[in-house]
Formats: sequence, C-alpha cells, structure tokens
Amino acid sequence: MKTLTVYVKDQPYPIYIGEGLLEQLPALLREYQIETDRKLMIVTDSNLAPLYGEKLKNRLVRAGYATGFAIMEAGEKSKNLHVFEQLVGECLRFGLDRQSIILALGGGVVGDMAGFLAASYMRGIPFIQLPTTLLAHDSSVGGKVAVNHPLGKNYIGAFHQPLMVVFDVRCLKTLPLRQWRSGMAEVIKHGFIWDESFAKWLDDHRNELFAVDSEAAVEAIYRGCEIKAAVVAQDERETGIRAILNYGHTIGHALEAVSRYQVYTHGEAVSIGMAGAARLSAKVLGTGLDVVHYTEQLLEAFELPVASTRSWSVPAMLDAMKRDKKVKQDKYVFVLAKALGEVKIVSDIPETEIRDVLGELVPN
Ligand SMILES: NC(=O)c1ccc[n+]([C@@H]2O[C@H](COP(=O)([O-])OP(=O)(O)OC[C@H]3O[C@@H](n4cnc5c(N)ncnc54)[C@H](O)[C@@H]3O)[C@@H](O)[C@H]2O)c1
Ligand SMILES: O=C(O)C(=O)C[C@@H](O)[C@H](O)[C@H](O)COP(=O)(O)O
Ligand SMILES: [Zn+2]
Repeated sequence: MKTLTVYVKDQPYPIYIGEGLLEQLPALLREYQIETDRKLMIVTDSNLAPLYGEKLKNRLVRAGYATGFAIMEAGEKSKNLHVFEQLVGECLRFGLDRQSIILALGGGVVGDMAGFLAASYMRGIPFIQLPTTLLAHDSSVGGKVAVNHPLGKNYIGAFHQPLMVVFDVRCLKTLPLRQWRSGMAEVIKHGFIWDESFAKWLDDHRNELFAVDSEAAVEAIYRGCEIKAAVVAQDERETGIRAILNYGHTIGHALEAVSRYQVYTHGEAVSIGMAGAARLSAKVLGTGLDVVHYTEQLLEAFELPVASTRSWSVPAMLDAMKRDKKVKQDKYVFVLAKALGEVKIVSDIPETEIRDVLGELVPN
C-alpha cells in the first residue's frame, strides 16, 4: 500500500492506494476513531452496487456499523439536481444525522454527486472517497464536488474535502477498457501540467498500464495524486494556480455540454481539449510544434481522441466556453502549455484564435 497526505487548511487527509483496501475499510475506520455509533451511507451506482457495493455494505454491517445503501443510475446523465434530491430523500429516510458519514463508492460521477450531497446535507457532513475508476484518482482528491446543469458542467457545487481517500486498485480489474483509457487522459494531464518525466514514464509503461498491472497502476495513480495534492495544497479554492488542473477542460467541458453528456466520456472530452489547448498554445504563446506533436502522439498512444469525428456548432461551443468558470470580465481564460510539463494561465485569449483551433478540431 502507498500513502500520501493532502495538506489542506482545515484537516489534512490521507490517500491510501493499494490492493484489497475495501476489505480493510472497517479496520481503517476504527483507526480513525470512527466508532460504530456513527451511521454510514454508501452512495454508489447501478453498475457498482452488485460488483462491490453489496459486499461492502455487508462487511460494514458485520463490523457493527448501521449502513444505508443508495444507488444512482450509472453515468454522467445522472449527475444532476433531480437525482441529488432523490439521494437526499434516501439519507433522510435512513436517518442520517450530522455525525453520519457518506461513503462515495464509484467513479467521478458518484464521487462528485456523493461529495456534493455530503457538502449540503444538513449543511455539511463528512464523507469518504472510495474511487473505483482510474479517472477518480483525480476526482476523489481536492474537494471539488458538484452536479451538472443543462447549460454546463459542475455549475452547482461546493468545495468539501473528504476525510480520506481509499483507492482499492483491485476494482480496476473490472473497469471497461473505454473507461480505463478515459482515466488515462487525466493521468496524462498531470504529466503535461507538472512533470514531463511522468508523461514520458507513462509512455514507457504503456503495456503494463494497458494490462492493468497492479504495480504500474499504483505508481501512475500515486504520482497523479501527488501532483494534484501539491497543486491543491497551494490553492484549495482555485483563486490562482489550481486552475492549471483545468488544462484541456475549457474545450472539453464545452464538448460535453453541447453533446448533452452523451457522446464523450469526461476523459475523452479532456483529451480533445488538451490537443486543442496545445494548438492554441502554439498560436498564442509561440510554443514549439514539438509540444503539439508530442501531446497528440501520447494521447493517441493511449487510444484517446485528439479531434472530434462528429461536428458541433462552433458558436454553441463558444457560448459554452463563455460560461467557463475561469472566465473573467467576459474574457476567455485558458490554461496553455509553455513546454511539456509546464503550463500557464492566460487571460483574454482572442476569440479568432479559439475559432481557428475549433475549426481544426471539429469537422463542419
Ligand atoms: N471533482 C473533481 O476534481 C473531478 C476531477 C475529474 C473528473 N471529475 C468528474 O468525474 C466524472 C467522470 O468520472 P468517471 O470517468 O470515473 O466516470 P463514472 O463515474 O461515470 O464511471 C464510468 C463508468 O464506469 C463504471 N465503473 C466505475 N468503476 C467501475 C469498476 N471498477 N468496474 C466496472 N465498472 C465501473 C461506472 O458505473 C460508469 O458506468 C465527470 O463527471 C467529471 O466531471 C471530477
Ligand atoms: O480539481 C480541479 O481543480 C480540476 O480542475 C480537476 C478537473 O479534472 C475536474 O474535471 C474538475 O471537476 C473541473 O472543475 P471545474 O471547476 O472546471 O468544474
Ligand atoms: Zn477533469
């Protein structure tokens, strides 16, 4: 097992990464003085409930915890206020109180939803992240929790840090290949924004990573979490540097919104977004074309898209980007690459440059 700490202001918390950790959860709870007088509520999705949820619930009940079980329909389309309200109802009916703890068992959709539920239920109760997708190495760390609005991603949310993150990498064995690749996009993002040598390491360990070799997976997840934790520790609420974690997301979130969350996974949209951000960096910052080429090459090596095969309205995408959370005084703000492993937040990007890049990424 590997461990690291996220140094946020109120309460630093641990991330545990290893095999079989869900089996050790009751012991970990006891280690954290979480006694059996506290109710637990597992929030999970319809795919994960039969795979891991029911076993986890039985294990916790056997350990003496009163444990509720709330299941949302799997997929991004469920990350909305309607489902949120249903989950609040389940918590109330189960009798969760302010001492209770929510357990988010799933990928980023469950993590964001259950985290937002914890942030707002009775004005805030604790929660624990139990990530089950590769992508969730990103979503389970840093305390951004939210649901979507039809006009865009994560518009209704909060910053609410978990008590701990327990990543049982055995869960990754059942993850569909498409979701594995999707998660790789955020792992690669951590290399692109912070550490060129990590990006190269991923490139060199492609075969082990595709084979979901535990050692390689733990290493990739650990380094991805370490980079994310380093950024979050400097700027928990995104007043500055944290925005670099949004590399590829301005275009990525726009693609997700115009396609009504039904065409791309989050990682696929971010992958196209990073290819776009690299191209925009060349135009706006004069970044070398080698960066653009390497960006595309690495993403494609992991079978991720670097352009859209479907056409979307450029004005609709620009509209979505105008509502991006990084926008200041109605001006587009992008995270751009200066070099591999080094990015910069750039304000006031001319719309013509963005239009040009969208023209290259999206067929008309
Ligand atoms: N809060 C953050 O900082 C942050 C960071 C990155 C992404 N996100 C959010 O995360 C979401 C995407 O998360 P995701 O890619 O994990 O998607 P997801 O949660 O929808 O999971 C993908 C699919 O895989 C299934 N699945 C999950 N784990 C499985 C397993 N071990 N075995 C078999 N099937 C499994 C799920 O049921 C789902 O169908 C997006 O909403 C995105 O906005 C948030
Ligand atoms: O943690 C962050 O900060 C990130 O930007 C990580 C992103 O990968 C993630 O998709 C996040 O949810 C996007 O945040 P948003 O503020 O643009 O909704
Ligand atoms: Zn993301």
